[in-house]
Amino acid sequence: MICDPISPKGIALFQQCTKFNVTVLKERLPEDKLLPLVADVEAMVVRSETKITRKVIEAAPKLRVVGRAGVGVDNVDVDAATQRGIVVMNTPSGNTISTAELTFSMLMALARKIPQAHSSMKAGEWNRKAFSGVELYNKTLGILGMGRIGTEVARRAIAFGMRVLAYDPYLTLSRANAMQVELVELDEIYARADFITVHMPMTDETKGMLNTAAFAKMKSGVRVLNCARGGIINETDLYEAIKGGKVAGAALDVYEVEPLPKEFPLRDLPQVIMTPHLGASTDEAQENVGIEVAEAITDYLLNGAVRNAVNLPNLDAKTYALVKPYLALGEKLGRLVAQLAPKRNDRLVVTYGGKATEVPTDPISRSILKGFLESAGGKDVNQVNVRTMASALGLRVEEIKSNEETDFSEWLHVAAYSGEQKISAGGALYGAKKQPRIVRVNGQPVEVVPEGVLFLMTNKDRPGIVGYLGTLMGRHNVNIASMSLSRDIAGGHALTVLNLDSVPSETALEEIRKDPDISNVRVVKL
Ligand SMILES: NC(=O)c1ccc[n+]([C@@H]2O[C@H](COP(=O)([O-])OP(=O)(O)OC[C@H]3O[C@@H](n4cnc5c(N)ncnc54)[C@H](O)[C@@H]3O)[C@@H](O)[C@H]2O)c1
Ligand SMILES: O=C(O)[C@H](O)COP(=O)(O)O
Repeated sequence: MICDPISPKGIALFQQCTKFNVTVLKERLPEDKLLPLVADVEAMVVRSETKITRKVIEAAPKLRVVGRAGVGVDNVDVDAATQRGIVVMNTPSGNTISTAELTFSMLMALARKIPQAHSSMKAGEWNRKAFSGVELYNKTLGILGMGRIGTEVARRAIAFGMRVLAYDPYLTLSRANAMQVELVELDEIYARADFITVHMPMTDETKGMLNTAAFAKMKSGVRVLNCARGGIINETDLYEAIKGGKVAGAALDVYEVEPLPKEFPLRDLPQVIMTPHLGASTDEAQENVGIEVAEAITDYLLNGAVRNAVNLPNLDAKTYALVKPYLALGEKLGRLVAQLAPKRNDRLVVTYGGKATEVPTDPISRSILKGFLESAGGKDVNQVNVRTMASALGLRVEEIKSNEETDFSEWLHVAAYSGEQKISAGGALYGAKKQPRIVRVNGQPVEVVPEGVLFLMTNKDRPGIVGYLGTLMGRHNVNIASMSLSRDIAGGHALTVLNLDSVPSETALEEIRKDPDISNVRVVKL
């Protein structure tokens, strides 16, 4: 369901796929109108207008992905989506240039009062005195939020001969130096900047960041811009600061409430220039984000590939290739341990060893958790909601990077604890092809391909047991694909693991259990 207008090329990409049934809404629908339409919807596409609230998510039991054709996802209840395992994706860079260009246009329009002069001309006036402005050259621009858009604004400002100060708690000094901006504290920007532009996301920290207290620290005659998110500049405080003469002008593209309510005092101030959230409204940006969102959603629905998810860690293609074999192995280990362990576990300890310590481990832990929690959560469990689900179940997840020397160059180990009881399995990647193998079960060495049906049993190490098992399985028409045997000492305790081509019947298992030397007979499906 395409809820907000996206580019025709994006819509065409969806329609091209014969597996999709695409609905394009003709107008933006409020929550109450959307609710009755979403029962069968699996994917929703929005821009900044349609609100994907918790209620909408609850009314859409089949929803798997929300795609934002743009950056900000503040119109999507990401927490509600995450709890349900719904991937929320955005298109982070498709509208960067357009928004940076709008910001720069606003900067110039603000400095030269172009919109005000234009309105006066349209009204038939010729008033040269009222619209005298200031130059940008040699002025100081303060940029709060030096991400994609902030960086592009900085480049344009430097080209215009401005000094650029940047405040961004997450920006490194070397990156700031490379961009030729001066990385300073917030108060220094307030004290030195002639223009201040904000380019951060809306967070608890940035909400209302430019308020009366902040304006008080600024230079008199400062001009401020917000092409990021409404509310980063407190609108009431801005009104007062302009009325009081502290702030000489403001350029706004975004607002605390959108669309703007009829009553909006800043509208009446001649020092304020405004656009209706146009940052991304260019042919180019819309084509970029429309195509990107269509490709990303299609790839997810058809192939399960996740890109630009805001509720999942993102991996670039190179890192993904490194992590991929561990994802598959991790999921199988999680599934194996879940089936061997009792249902109620209070702790899951995941240990990464050898080269596995060098790759991003969060996605691997999520895959392990997915395998582990599947039996509790069924098909609703995925990498998006596994951590939320684990904490809701009271399962503590501990992740350890180990430098212990083992026989394996890259390995994972998963241990589930239920009080004092521990069930564990270890896996490793073999050779250049990184073949996954289960290499430990409850500490016992094995070598098992983590695929299909596994039969596990502990037995006394005695002659004839392999023959007994083989004959019995054959009699019950179950083919053994491979076998792994290990024992502590000759004649001691042994662990036998078989890869089977089918699940043995209960009668077969009962017969096996009759042998007094055999115990802990289990069948698991990977
Ligand atoms: N007007 C529009 O139509 C339009 C279009 C695109 C994006 N946007 C908005 O512009 C903003 C920036 O987008 P972007 O693509 O550059 O995002 P980005 O994630 O690339 O950059 C945001 C930057 O803000 C920084 N930041 C976070 N918290 C901060 C804080 N407390 N103080 C200072 N810096 C902080 C981050 O470190 C990051 O570098 C977002 O709010 C986005 O929603 C608006
Ligand atoms: O966050 C964004 O990408 C911008 O606010 C653009 O919003 P829009 O897609 O509604 O133009």
